[in-house]
Amino acid sequence: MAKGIWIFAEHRDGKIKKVTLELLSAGRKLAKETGEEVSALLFGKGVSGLASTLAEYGADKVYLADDDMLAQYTTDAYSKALSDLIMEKEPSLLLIGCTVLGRDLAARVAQKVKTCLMSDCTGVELSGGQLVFVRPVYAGKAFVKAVCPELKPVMATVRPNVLIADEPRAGRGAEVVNVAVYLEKTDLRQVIKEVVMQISTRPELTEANIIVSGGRGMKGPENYKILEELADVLGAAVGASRAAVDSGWIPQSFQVGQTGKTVSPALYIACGISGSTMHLAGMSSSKCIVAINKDPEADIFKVADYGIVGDLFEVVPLLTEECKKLLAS
Ligand SMILES: Cc1cc2nc3c(=O)[nH]c(=O)nc-3n(C[C@H](O)[C@H](O)[C@H](O)COP(=O)(O)OP(=O)(O)OC[C@H]3O[C@@H](n4cnc5c(N)ncnc54)[C@H](O)[C@@H]3O)c2cc1C
Repeated sequence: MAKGIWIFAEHRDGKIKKVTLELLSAGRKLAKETGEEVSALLFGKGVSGLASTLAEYGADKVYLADDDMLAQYTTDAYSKALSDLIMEKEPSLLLIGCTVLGRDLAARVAQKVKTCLMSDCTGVELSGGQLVFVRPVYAGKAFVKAVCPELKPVMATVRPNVLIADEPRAGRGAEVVNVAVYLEKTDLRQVIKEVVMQISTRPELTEANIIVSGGRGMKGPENYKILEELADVLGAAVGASRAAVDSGWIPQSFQVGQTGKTVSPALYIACGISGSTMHLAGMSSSKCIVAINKDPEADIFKVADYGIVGDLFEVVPLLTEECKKLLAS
């Protein structure tokens, strides 16, 4: 019988990503009710040192797959290693962060192990003994609650920042189980030759607590500096609409929306963004939305908690100055 709650551990630059910690806490809450073990799946090369963090955040067991071929994420290597492990151990649930990597991996693994995938969830709960997944639909205008009663494991990707990570318990241990990896060079269709990192002191977009985002209303790439100034005062990440990206004002990695990143920060400040369905699909689960737009009829005001009707080139610098004063006092 399928048993065990699994969390795929995403990490970068020697640090476990926040979404993994959030999922471990969610896994622990479910385990209280089901009596199952919570296991973290740690894949990579030379990453065993991260097992202690996973234990402190709630993993009872860490499946460690340490292999040269897992040094960099590739769809082929990770999806094969993960599906082999699922078929051997038969967990009942597998949660993966709804990140760029997680979305890619989860779909491929679900197909390989022939199970269902609840994608882009904002909640996982147990109700009447059944796992229920909450998913936003129609760009966040409604939510569905879905169950997958037949297939195992049930797989789900969960948005970063929607669940809360519990405080770590220092010194909490976990059993580390080394996983044999059966990968041949012929299994891999891509080889990563080089990873070029963008250097930024700002938080990563999908993990940021505050995002200051700009759209076509920014009028040009040179004007993003007023958003960056506000972002730096608030410790925020900078985002963009696709219109700004397509205009070549800002790289695609900053795009929020259906074909960009999905974000759920505590505060999303939308500047010169009209609020198209495609943009809302990526940010409507933000806890507080502030819109700055000179058109009082703009759709963004329908989802905004606070709206400022005005010219962003006047409002944003004022906001930056006021925030500076507030934070200094
Ligand atoms: C398949 C597909 C996928 C897509 N995926 C995405 C996606 O992932 N993300 C995304 O964002 N879009 C996406 N889009 C595009 C989407 O449909 C919209 O075209 C886009 O979101 C519009 O961007 P915008 O709001 O910046 O621009 P606009 O709709 O042009 O809005 C600009 C806004 O700026 C305001 N403005 C102008 N000047 C000022 C000023 N000085 N002060 C204040 N306000 C001002 C205007 O009133 C207006 O409301 C997708 C489209 C398709 C077809």
